[in-house]
Amino acid sequence: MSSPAIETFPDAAAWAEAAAARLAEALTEGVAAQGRAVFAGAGGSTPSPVYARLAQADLDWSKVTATLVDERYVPETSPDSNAALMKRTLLTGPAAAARFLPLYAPSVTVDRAAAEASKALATDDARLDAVLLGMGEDGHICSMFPESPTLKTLLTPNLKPAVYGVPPGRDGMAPPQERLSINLPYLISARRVVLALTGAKKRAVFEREAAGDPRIHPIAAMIAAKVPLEVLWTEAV
Ligand SMILES: O=C(O)C(O)[C@@H](O)[C@H](O)[C@H](O)COP(=O)(O)O
Repeated sequence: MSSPAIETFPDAAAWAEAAAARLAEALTEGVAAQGRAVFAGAGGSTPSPVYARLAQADLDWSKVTATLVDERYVPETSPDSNAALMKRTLLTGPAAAARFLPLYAPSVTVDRAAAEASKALATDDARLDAVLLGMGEDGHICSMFPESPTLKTLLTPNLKPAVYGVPPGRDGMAPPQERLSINLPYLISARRVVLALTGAKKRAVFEREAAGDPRIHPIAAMIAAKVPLEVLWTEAV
């Protein structure tokens, strides 16, 4: 299976602009085809400039549901909340008209919250139209962490699209706290998936991960499962 080409952009502005334009296009296509569209985005530091541009996109945001590809199991009042990040950076300006669907819920367990999020997403639309992913320097995307007991389940391609609870890593391994994550089938059935990368280190990690075992390396799993993946990179961090 061949890895998608890494598209290189001269600076952070051109990179963020291109990522936002592709995501906006996929949402517009979704609205045209289904009357509604679903966007799912990552947390972390990489997406903010993309969200800032996507928020200004000229599309019918009232027909868009925005959700997360993963979340820390914390309420929105926490500085670690991806929901709070997305509300602050994406759901402003024209994009404020979108509906937000959280993965976090104050349930008895993270697995129960994951089941509730799966149900809520499935009633909306099982298909994600536009997905923005980041990647950690350990090669994780969403909350698909190396050594995690949930990794193999999250990477199983022939399950139903679903959200899973992810336990904290043992012995100092990531993640430091409980998380929720969408699984690979959500990415396989997506209309368009943009992986936004910055810096020489992440480029090298991507190249290494793309050649890994798809059962335990999320990037290799996406390639093997033919996720409609576009990799946008810029040197500037
Ligand atoms: O909430 C999160 O942490 C994520 O969604 C995660 O998968 C993120 O995309 C990577 O950890 C990269 O994070 P950076 O963009 O901060 O390097």
